[in-house]
Amino acid sequence: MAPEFSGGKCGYVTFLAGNGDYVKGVVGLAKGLRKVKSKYPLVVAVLPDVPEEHRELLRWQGCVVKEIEPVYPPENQTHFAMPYYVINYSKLRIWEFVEFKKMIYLDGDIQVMENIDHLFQMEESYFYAVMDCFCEKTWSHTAQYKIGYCQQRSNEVEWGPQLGPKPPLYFNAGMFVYEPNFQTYRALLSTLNSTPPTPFAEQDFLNMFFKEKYRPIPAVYNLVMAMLWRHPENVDLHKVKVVHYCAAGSKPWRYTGKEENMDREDVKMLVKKWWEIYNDETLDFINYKIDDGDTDARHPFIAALSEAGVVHYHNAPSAA
Ligand SMILES: O=c1ccn([C@@H]2O[C@H](COP(=O)(O)OP(=O)(O)O)[C@@H](O)[C@H]2O)c(=O)[nH]1
Ligand SMILES: OC[C@H]1O[C@H](O[C@@H]2[C@@H](O)[C@H](O)[C@@H](O)[C@H](O)[C@@H]2O)[C@H](O)[C@@H](O)[C@H]1O
Repeated sequence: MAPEFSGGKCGYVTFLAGNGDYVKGVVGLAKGLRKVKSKYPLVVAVLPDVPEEHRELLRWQGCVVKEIEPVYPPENQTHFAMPYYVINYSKLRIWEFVEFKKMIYLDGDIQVMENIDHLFQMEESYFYAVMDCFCEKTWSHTAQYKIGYCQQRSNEVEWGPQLGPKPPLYFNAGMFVYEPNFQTYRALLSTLNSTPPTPFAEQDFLNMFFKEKYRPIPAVYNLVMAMLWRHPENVDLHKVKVVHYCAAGSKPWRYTGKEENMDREDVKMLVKKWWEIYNDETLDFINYKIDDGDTDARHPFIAALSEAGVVHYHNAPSAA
């Protein structure tokens, strides 16, 4: 029986690459975590191509910005992964953040609608994440898509023996609870060197690597948007705590409503909720009043920031 969580520094972490508009996603995430009164800091692992003004904006929003080096899969094999996803292998660097005992990784296109700090108390030494769905066209390269099999409704379409072993439970890598650890980090990178990339890049790789340690957690912790139209029977929007804007056209900061399914009322409501948080100036770090009046460095959030040398800006840097 794995021990209960034995305590230690916890934090949220996200990943930011490029000089584009994903920085808006991370600003929204930082404000969302404040809105739900999370006790823990948000670390942003940035690639070298993230410009200083975006880093400054994130510090001004109370984030701890840590630069990481890119991680590339084996030489001249990247064409096996969908090109867009190759950069996501760099997420593996977050296992190096060993000053933290336990972290919750959240993609920049995720919003936290209810406090999920309790997830840090789960049993140690497992890898927790929400099961993905195989029904979107992005899965059309797979055997499961071709026969209409999805782990979200495995009793409907049988995985026949002629297809070989049934795929193990497969998680979406946009949100997971993990424990930074140098040994694991070194094993990840050395295993990656001998693992040809696959279409879903680091998500496929992490599913393979953590196959034995993976423990599914309820879908309320990572609503993969396609679930709304692919498996509505598995979704109760009133109970959803984390929304993952991963469906094509659902990134709130780029939303036009023109792509397939984007004109749905539930999608419009979730995009509107994201914007309400993003535009709420009371959630800007500089305006944020900590409820318990604990405004000195004892508050873990403030403590983490002062530890990381985050200074408060009196006038906001240029918004993204
Ligand atoms: O240009 C990019 C593309 C991706 N990302 C980061 O990588 C994550 C995963 O990419 P994406 O959200 O596009 O994948 P999806 O979940 O939509 O498949 C994003 O949430 C961001 O945190 C980024 O920072 N810049
Ligand atoms: O690099 C692979 C990516 O794989 C995942 O995104 C996919 C996956 O969820 C599919 O199941 C969906 O169909 C698709 O829309 C979505 O983009 C992660 O969310 C992302 O962080 C990243 O790991």
